[in-house]
Amino acid sequence: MTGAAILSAAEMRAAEAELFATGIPEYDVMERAGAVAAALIWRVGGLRDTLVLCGPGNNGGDGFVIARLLRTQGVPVRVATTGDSRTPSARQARMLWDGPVDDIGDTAPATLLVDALFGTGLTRGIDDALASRLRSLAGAARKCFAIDLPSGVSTDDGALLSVPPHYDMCIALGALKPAHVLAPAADLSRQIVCADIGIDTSSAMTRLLGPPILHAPARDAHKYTRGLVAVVAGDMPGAAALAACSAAHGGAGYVRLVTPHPISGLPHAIIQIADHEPDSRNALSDARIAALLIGPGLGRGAAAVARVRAALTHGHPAVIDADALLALRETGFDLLPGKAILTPHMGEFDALYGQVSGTWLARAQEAAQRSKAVVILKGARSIIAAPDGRIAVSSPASSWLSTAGTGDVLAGLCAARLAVTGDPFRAACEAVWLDGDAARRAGAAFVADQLIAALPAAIAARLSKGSSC
Ligand SMILES: NC(=O)C1=CN([C@@H]2O[C@H](COP(=O)(O)OP(=O)(O)OC[C@H]3O[C@@H](n4cnc5c(N)ncnc54)[C@H](O)[C@@H]3O)[C@@H](O)[C@H]2O)[C@H](O)CC1
Ligand SMILES: [K+]
Repeated sequence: MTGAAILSAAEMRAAEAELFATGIPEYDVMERAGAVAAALIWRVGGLRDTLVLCGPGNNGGDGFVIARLLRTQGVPVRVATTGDSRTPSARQARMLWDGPVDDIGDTAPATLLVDALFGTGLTRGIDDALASRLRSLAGAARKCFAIDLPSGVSTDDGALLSVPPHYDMCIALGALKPAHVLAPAADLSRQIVCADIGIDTSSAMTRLLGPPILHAPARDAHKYTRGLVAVVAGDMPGAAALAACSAAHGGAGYVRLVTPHPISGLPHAIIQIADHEPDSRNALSDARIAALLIGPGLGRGAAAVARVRAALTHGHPAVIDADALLALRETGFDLLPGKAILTPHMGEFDALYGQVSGTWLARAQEAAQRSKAVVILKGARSIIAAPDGRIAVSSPASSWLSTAGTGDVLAGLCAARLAVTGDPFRAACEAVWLDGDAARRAGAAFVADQLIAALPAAIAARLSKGSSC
């Protein structure tokens, strides 16, 4: 899996401990963290007067290092604290600071504000007086930087434990944390930069969704080796038609639409098979089907449940979307094939899995394990979870995606990528990335059909160097 590592507070502590176990002193890591952060602040802020707020723990220690290093560059820096420094490394960093230390309650504002109050060690909301002081100093500054995390957010789920200010830049130390990618905390910072401080994150199972590497069809490819997608339509044919078009433009070699009603206006390349005809059963039993999609426009009730049951009996790799997800409540997860992608939005997620506790990352993970399928929890930032523990979180997608039919487009795209790759997690990651990139290319106020039209360019942009078009 590519993409920046995302570590929880406990995983971060374990990774730090591994680094210390190699013989690197704890304080050296704080010096590294402070040096990378100071360099970033210097690049943006230059010589402008700077106030560094230092808390009692190691986040505050980072602040003292930053203050000292900025001062050596000639920056007029002041430090203000909440009181004593409580960790050995923070005390050492404080000892090396030879400038004045103000009380945060009565310090004057500055042009640049550096928030090194609390990081991953925050256990509860900071008290109202301190939170409001932080907001007023941030409000008076021209630019604000958060060290590791905005003070007052919950590291592991991105919740706001008190009301933090907004930041121009958040400098994540060592790795991203869930609060850097999950709303509302992730929305507090205009820019989030991850600073390498020597922590080994190679085994991280949770990552930011990175750009995929795609391949053009092989020279000897034909429509079946490219991937045959069968889309099962239902009561509302328009949704299935969108999904089928999306699958066709998403890289599938052949798209069949199995439908109770003929659908007009579809590209001729999409082959319709009326499902009351004798050969419709053959259409789904065809061993060449590389991915089956059911859900868009399926409808509800007993007939829909029966349709899902019948479609899944063939064991083809499958994408289950929309109404088919609700049908799964009746059928249970045992019906799912070994390779499956489920694409619930929050409402469908709750309806399908009921009350699952924990952070959104943990909930998506539990859902994937319970259903033994890859789950895409759709949202402004989608979470893609695999039963083996891998999780990818997408960057925020265009808010113009909040229009009718875009869910059908994503489902069709998932089916295409599943047919092409045969790997549900990879397919889901590719689909979410391409969907987000196509939305960016489609610009403002697009409709779902235009999103589909933007898919070929999104795919072309990710083709590996050796791929020919
Ligand atoms: N990631 C790394 O490898 C490195 C991280 N560094 C920095 O260290 C912090 C984590 O430090 P830690 O000491 O564990 O926690 P904090 O500084 O965030 O704060 C703990 C401190 O605050 C007290 N506290 C907790 N909650 C509250 C509250 N609501 N109100 C008041 N006080 C509170 C708690 O009792 C502790 O005293 C990480 O984010 C990085 O910035 C290293 O410097 C470099 C390596
Ligand atoms: K902070």
